[in-house]
Amino acid sequence: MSARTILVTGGAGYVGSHCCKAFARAGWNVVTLDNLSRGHADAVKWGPLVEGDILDAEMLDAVFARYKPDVVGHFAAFAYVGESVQQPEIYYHNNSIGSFTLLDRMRAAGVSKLIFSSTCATYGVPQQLPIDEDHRQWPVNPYGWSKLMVERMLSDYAAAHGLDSVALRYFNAAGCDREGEIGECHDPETHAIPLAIAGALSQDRPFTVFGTDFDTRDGSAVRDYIHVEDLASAHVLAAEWILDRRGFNPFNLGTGQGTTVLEIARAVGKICGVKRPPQIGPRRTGDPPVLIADAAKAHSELGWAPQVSDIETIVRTAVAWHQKSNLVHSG
Ligand SMILES: NC(=O)c1ccc[n+]([C@@H]2O[C@H](COP(=O)([O-])OP(=O)(O)OC[C@H]3O[C@@H](n4cnc5c(N)ncnc54)[C@H](O)[C@@H]3O)[C@@H](O)[C@H]2O)c1
Ligand SMILES: O=c1ccn([C@@H]2O[C@H](COP(=O)(O)OP(=O)(O)O[C@H]3O[C@H](CO)[C@H](O)[C@H](O)[C@H]3O)[C@@H](O)[C@H]2O)c(=O)[nH]1
Repeated sequence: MSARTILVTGGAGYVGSHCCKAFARAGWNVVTLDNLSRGHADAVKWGPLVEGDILDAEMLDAVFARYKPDVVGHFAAFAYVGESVQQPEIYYHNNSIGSFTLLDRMRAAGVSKLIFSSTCATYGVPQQLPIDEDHRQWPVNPYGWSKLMVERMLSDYAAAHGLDSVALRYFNAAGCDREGEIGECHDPETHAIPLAIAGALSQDRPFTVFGTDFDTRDGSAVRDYIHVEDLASAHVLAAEWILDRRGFNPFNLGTGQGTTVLEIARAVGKICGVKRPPQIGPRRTGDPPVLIADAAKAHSELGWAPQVSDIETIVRTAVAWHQKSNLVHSG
């Protein structure tokens, strides 16, 4: 059988580029479609880069005609919660209407399988823990709503048009490629682990813990950090799974284990060999105290299990990437 082809929207970004590598390793042909608004051309190493926007229907038609993908992996989106509160219009336009455009052109081209990057932000404030896929979805910011709207479209398109999909609801994506080929390069960076590393390794960017008055074991917020390589392996399994499955299928991706922000700061200090305590600041608006996944469904249906999501591996790979990318940028 000839190799399958996956079209990866957002493949020049953090999670998308790691998934491109995993698909290539698993024998898939990989084509990246990215407008480079927030991604990096040098992260596209496992197949061609088509520079284009998912809002451009004509370009999508040409890409589907040329590459005839078996599956679309849809990562392209804006993903800053704070920005989405300030500028909801760009989130509904890029994330919701962009995804609508993609689905519309997939239908026209007869491409009927899609893997979607969803998020635990679609659940909003947890009603119970751990969070399983049947948990109420009621986001608390426009980013989460812009993604939930896409899940709704996927569910309706599966029922009406036979467009079959998997929505992978990531908890906190973290860590970098263990071989150091790609990593996390957000600008601005808002995520806890890269900021804790920057704070440990440079005097002038101290890391601030947002709130130590939560009802948690040390007062700081708890998150379920999942290594980006474990996310990538789940995408490969999901793409193979959906080839002969029907409907709309959501799955949580997390470890089921929580880590506090102070524990992250300590792990970073230990791995960097630096003893600089973090600063303590007020809570960040809208942050839930605890988010932990119940990923039993991905385990049982996809046969997925995290392999490298212990905090030490997550932080060690992120530190290695930070050091490598700083060397490149300063030299
Ligand atoms: N990073 C996380 O912790 C996390 C958690 C849950 C869900 N997600 C989701 O995973 C996906 C990837 O996140 P990431 O952290 O890798 O983000 P990222 O910003 O690193 O990557 C997104 C990529 O999409 C591209 N893009 C954006 N809009 C586009 C458009 N209109 N057309 C073409 N390309 C476009 C950007 O240039 C970028 O390369 C997103 O859909 C995000 O919502 C991320
Ligand atoms: O400088 C910082 C940055 C973060 N944090 C804390 O660290 C934890 C993790 O914060 P991140 O910003 O790394 O990630 P979030 O938990 O806010 O993640 C949310 O936003 C992401 C989008 O980038 C994903 O969509 C994810 O699913 C969604 O839960 C939070 O308690 C946050 O308050 C700090 O204490 N200091």
